[in-house]
Amino acid sequence: MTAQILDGKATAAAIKSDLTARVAALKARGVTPGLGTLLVGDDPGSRWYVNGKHKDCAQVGIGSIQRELPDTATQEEIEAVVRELNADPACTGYIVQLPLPKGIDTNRVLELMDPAKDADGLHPMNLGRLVLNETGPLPCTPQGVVQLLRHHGVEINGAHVVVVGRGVTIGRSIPLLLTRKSENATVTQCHTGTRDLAAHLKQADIIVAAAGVPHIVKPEHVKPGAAVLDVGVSRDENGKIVGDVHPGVAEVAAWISPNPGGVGPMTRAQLLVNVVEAAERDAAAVSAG
Ligand SMILES: Nc1nc2c(c(=O)[nH]1)N[C@@H](CN(C=O)c1ccc(C(=O)N[C@@H](CCC(=O)O)C(=O)O)cc1)CN2
Repeated sequence: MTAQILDGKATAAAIKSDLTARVAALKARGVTPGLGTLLVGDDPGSRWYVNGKHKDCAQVGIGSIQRELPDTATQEEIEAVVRELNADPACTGYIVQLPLPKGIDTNRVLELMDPAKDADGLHPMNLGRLVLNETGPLPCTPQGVVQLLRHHGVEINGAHVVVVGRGVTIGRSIPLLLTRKSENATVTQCHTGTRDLAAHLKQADIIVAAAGVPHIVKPEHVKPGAAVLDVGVSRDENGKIVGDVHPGVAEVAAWISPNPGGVGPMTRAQLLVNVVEAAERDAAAVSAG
């Protein structure tokens, strides 16, 4: 068996095309959505991600507000920019690019954000809304995973999903999304404390690998016909991405997400969705007077 590709680039392009029309409709009503970003430090990877987000904005007609601080920035300096973005009327939603430099209290920064402007869905209020099944911005990579499966018609309803990883930006919220009634999956969350990872993986109809451990999911771990999503990003000595999924898995699985080209582009697309939905909520509130 050679797995079919869960094509994140093509799916993200379809989402962006839909958003372009929605942004044009908002502009016709006098509302221009704007994405703000705060980059602290000069990590080349983080800079690449931030630049990519602004390129995406330009493609669909969303405005850009780019803020940067050196890696010597203090907690207070970072929080001052967060307050400015909270108050900036041109900024519909914004993100603080993670990770922040060592010594910075990331949770304190995220908690200071206006939850209505949290384009990443990582503010505690929005994570709480997700738990309560209320409307709000959804965490970008987890929702990207769900959309990638939906777009390709992979059966989620009743499926047994095994998630590897429990990090706050990805692993922690994937079970919350997939166990909603709309998705209806059964989820097992594995992590570094899991006793027999191989036995869990072998049971899975869908595997979401978000451990950040190169090739932790191997062909012998995968049930023939499963869907496997590779969310892990590690780098080899030449800077090339090495995912959590061994390339041999493509010979066993029915579906596989490439890495790069799978969940990464979906993360970027979902960020734009969150900004446009926030602008649509603002526009509806203005119309309602
Ligand atoms: N505030 C946030 N910080 C971080 C997030 C996040 O969602 N919010 N996630 C990651 C980085 N990230 C977005 O910020 C991100 C990662 C990867 C991609 C992507 O498109 N990757 C490409 C490959 C790129 C490459 O070759 O290096 C792909 O998978 O095809 C986009 C966004 C951590 N920080």
